[in-house]
Amino acid sequence: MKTLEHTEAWQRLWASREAIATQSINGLFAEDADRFEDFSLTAGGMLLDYSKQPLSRQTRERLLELARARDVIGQRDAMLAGEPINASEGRAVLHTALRVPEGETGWAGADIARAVEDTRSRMAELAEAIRTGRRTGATGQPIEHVINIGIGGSDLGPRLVLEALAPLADGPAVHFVANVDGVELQQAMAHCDPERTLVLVVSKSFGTVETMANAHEAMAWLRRRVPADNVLERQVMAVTASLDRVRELGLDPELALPMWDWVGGRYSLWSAVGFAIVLGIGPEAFESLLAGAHAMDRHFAEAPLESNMPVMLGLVSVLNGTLLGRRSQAVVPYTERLGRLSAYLQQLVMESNGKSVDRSGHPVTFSTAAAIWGQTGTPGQHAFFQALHQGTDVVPVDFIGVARPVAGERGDPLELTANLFAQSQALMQGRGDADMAAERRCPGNRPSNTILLEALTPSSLGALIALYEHRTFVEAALWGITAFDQFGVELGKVLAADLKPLIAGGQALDGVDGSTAGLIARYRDWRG
Ligand SMILES: O=P(O)(O)OC[C@H]1O[C@](O)(CO)[C@@H](O)[C@@H]1O
Repeated sequence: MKTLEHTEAWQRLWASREAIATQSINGLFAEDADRFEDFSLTAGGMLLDYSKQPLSRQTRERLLELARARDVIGQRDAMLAGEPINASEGRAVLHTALRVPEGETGWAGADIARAVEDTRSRMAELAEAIRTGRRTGATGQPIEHVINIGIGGSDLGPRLVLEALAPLADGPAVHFVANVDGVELQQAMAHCDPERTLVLVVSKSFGTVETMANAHEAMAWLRRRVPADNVLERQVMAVTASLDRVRELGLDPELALPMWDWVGGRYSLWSAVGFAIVLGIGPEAFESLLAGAHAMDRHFAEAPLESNMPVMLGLVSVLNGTLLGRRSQAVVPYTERLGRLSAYLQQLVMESNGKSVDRSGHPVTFSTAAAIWGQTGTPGQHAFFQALHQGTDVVPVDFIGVARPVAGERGDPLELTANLFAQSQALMQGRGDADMAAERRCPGNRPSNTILLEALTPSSLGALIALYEHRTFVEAALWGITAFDQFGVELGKVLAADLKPLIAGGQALDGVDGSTAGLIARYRDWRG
């Protein structure tokens, strides 16, 4: 297949780059009374409005031509069928198989469906035994707290989901520990009665230094504070794809929940990595989360390109980032419940697509993943929105709103929603009376998408996360890169291991670069 920049579709887009960049979005609305209907899509309990993008019908047709030229459909089908599309690691990519409903085989075949179903039932049974108090801690106390120890994909997904769905929490309180600085672990331990606490060690590799260090610490705490020989057996559980390494931590692999090498860490909340979710909100709510994601999978698998939400979102993102050079994207959910979303998407998008070689190992000649950042509205409006409205860089925004507030939650939904819609309107319309002082003018013509959820439920949350997963896939398919490895993260880990003895000991720093040697020397000095 030709590379992106050699496809005619891309060359046509490139030739009209200037015109697209200066395309008046207001003008597009003036010309077309049906623009909103034509440039919005509904799926999975969500509306995507992408009418405030610099897309004429012709530009959209060219983007769709690009999707066809890059065989996004063929690449999607290869992923769903379990082909080893993570070529650099020789692995299939099957997070979609984790959400196939019980009793169905799904796209990836019966063996995978069976393995997934077995693990899902085991998770549900175990969670119910813990939630109802049938399975207790080592001294017979019910489990009231869970400490989830994991980092990256073994932390962010379950954390996002449990924060978003906190009103549904009816199980043990879940505390998340990712950083190795000790702060989160200490806070968690301070909140938990050790006899009533389950420690979940979640790590696909079971070799991540931060997770293993925190696990050792938490286990030592349990051993110190719980007067029972079998405390680790009763109160520590592992979730991992590396069952053979579980024993090294002194745990029984038989008691571990499995995951598989065909699930990437940042795509794993749907697997046993989400066990904390099942404990916190129950198996039924977890099933609804999976069902929502599956509905989005079906939509991605079946909807024609032009009405396919992840495809349109991916095309718009590539238009802004790669064609128009808009190197960052803000994500602004108008609910504190989704306050973790931008951190989650940072890993999903930037660890997946922060790549500079294509699948043949050749350097790409265009920009790949844009930086993702954001905060909730309205607080973000009082922080960085000034730059969105009047800064020199154009930052495309994804606004996320929720139509129906969660039952029992206070707050002013009208105020919130008015602000959400006003911000996207202001970015597009700008303000620029000729007699207005320059500092007061807003240039406008700044693009945004709005994703409106009918309600924030397990199902719509599942669909929202799956939407961004597939958007990330579509971008990678267009660029021709592998979205499922993360070799860039390795180097720092190797160097940290090399530096540890140098920092700790007093030996000479020969061979260490000047800056790092200077930092180590000052650190040793101040540390005393
Ligand atoms: O689940 P593990 O193996 O501990 O890895 C944690 C995270 O570390 C990474 O490998 C690199 O940051 C992520 O991809 C992964 O989610």
